Amino acid sequence: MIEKMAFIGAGSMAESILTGILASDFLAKERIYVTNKSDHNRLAFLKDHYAVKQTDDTKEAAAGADVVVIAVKPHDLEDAVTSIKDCLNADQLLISVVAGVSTDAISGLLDQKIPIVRAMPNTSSAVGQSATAVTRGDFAGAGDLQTALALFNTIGTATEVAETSMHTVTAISGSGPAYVYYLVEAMEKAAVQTGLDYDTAHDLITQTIIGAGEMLQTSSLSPSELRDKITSPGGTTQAGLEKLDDHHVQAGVEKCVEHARERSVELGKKL
Ligand SMILES: NC(=O)C1=CN([C@@H]2O[C@H](COP(=O)(O)OP(=O)(O)OC[C@H]3O[C@@H](n4cnc5c(N)ncnc54)[C@H](O)[C@@H]3O)[C@@H](O)[C@H]2O)C=CC1
Ligand SMILES: O=C(O)[C@@H]1CCC=N1
Repeated sequence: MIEKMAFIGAGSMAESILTGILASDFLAKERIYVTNKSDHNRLAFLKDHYAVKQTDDTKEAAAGADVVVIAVKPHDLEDAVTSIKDCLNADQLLISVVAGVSTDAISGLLDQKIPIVRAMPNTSSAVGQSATAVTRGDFAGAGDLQTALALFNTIGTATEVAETSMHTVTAISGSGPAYVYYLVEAMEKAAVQTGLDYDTAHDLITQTIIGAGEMLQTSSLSPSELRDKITSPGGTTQAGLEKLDDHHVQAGVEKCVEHARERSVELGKKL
């Protein structure tokens, strides 16, 4: 049973996870502490909106917490972990959502064998729809993994992967929502340019993506087969897809994922 949970770093990702956890009743708000480097307004905002506990002192947040979630940018990780390491013990579980950084690298910042689970959620956790991948470090046991899976299952799906796959996961499902929003921005722009009002375009495109997502989830057909079913010979879809091919969009998306993955590797090396 989790009696206390602390977020070290209270930015977008922490808020998304927090929103999902509170909506799911996984943990009562008074059991959750948030802390930040220096942004008091941010902490006040989170306290006002979610009624969680806030403190400027990372040690106070982490001390005695059953689960400590590290949600700072990779370049702030060393400071954040160093600031709490004296008040951690091996009964606590450290969950890092930091892109790129391995569980070994985090262990290297600690003086004790603290269980670490590395996780890659996405911001759809705010609506309980994250696709989260988790992997456990050397000192984390099966129970620690179960705790992390239970936590992330409250904010969407949670799947264990080998740590070697975490860079790829980061590139597809961590960053993935941004690629979808990018596509939506372009579709909305084109619709508005040809006279459709923004709200109608937004609603139609949003429902189209939700519907396509559900098809991907429930249909036995592959993405390519699903696409074929929409593409009448000589029809509108074929005309649209021809333009995507002319602009090498599929190759561009492959490059996008490859580049995001490489960046994840680089972020990990910087520590
Ligand atoms: N935003 C996203 O979609 C996702 C982000 N992540 C990872 O989550 C982590 C956080 O990302 P965001 O929330 O987007 O960043 P953010 O910039 O919104 O939040 C980071 C927060 O950490 C705080 N912070 C910095 N140093 C600190 C310290 N020493 N002690 C306590 N707090 C400190 C900052 O004040 C800031 O509020 C990153 O490592 C990122 O790779 C993972 C999955 C998805
Ligand atoms: O852009 C980033 O570095 C983080 C990791 C995955 C999503 N956002």
